[in-house]
Amino acid sequence: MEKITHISVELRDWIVNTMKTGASPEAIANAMIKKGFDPIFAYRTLLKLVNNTPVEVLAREQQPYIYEIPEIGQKGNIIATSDRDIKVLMRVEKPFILYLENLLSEEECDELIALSKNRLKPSRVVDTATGEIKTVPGRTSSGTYYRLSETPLVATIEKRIEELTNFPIENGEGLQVLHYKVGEEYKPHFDYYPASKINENTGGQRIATVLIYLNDVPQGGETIFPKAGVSITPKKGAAAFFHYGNSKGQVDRMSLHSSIPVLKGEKWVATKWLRQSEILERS
Ligand SMILES: O=C(O)CCC(=O)C(=O)O
Ligand SMILES: [Fe+2]
Repeated sequence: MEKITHISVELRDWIVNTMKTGASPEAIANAMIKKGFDPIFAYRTLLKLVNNTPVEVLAREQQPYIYEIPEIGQKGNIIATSDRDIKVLMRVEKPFILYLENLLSEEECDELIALSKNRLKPSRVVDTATGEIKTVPGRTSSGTYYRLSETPLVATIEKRIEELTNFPIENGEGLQVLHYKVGEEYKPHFDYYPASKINENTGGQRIATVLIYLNDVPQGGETIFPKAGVSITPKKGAAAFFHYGNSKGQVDRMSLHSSIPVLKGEKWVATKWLRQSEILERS
């Protein structure tokens, strides 16, 4: 894992206060190294603080995201679940993305589309700045949500995602199915919530997404990650897993993504958003 080479205002103030209580700089440096700080950086910083020399601090939002490989990323190229093997087709490190083949069978895709067809509503989004849920012109698709294990197929998909990712079913939001017609798109956005909207009772932050493609799209409709220059072509039954939240509470701005307009045919996807912890209160 990459070592940390910057400190926040909060950490600097904490170090200064802790030294005032008589703690040795060496003990503090060792604690920092244990937490993942670069040893030379930790000692230099401590030395500066002991000598009252100013140290550079980064605001929380400016700190580089520390990548932590999620468990799914440590399972190799063929991931066994109780009813199928799922192959990794592509892996991107920053942001962390896995493109997976065969998450759903063709029949399961068709069944989920058929189930969803007569319950579509215009899609709404979470405003990353305010946390408000609203309809916006940038998201022209329509969609529907399922309660946890609402149908046997939904329950099967949830169990499979749990086995694949090691995220417990309870950390998952209800499955969302989206439909895009020609010209419809989902403008660049982050899936995570603004810090002010994170609630422990609803599982904390969203930290990963499983995006399942339910049909082959003849032209357009790719999911793109513009900061990384990655474009994922929809393939029936395949899924993109992406991970953008770490154990330090940071979120990865490289995970910005969009669904570009469908040019020919239509596009169906199912999205499973995964939270840090169990969702205790469900709406
Ligand atoms: O349809 C896509 O490719 C992207 C969907 C998406 O970003 C989402 O549901 O959060
Ligand atoms: Fe998204």
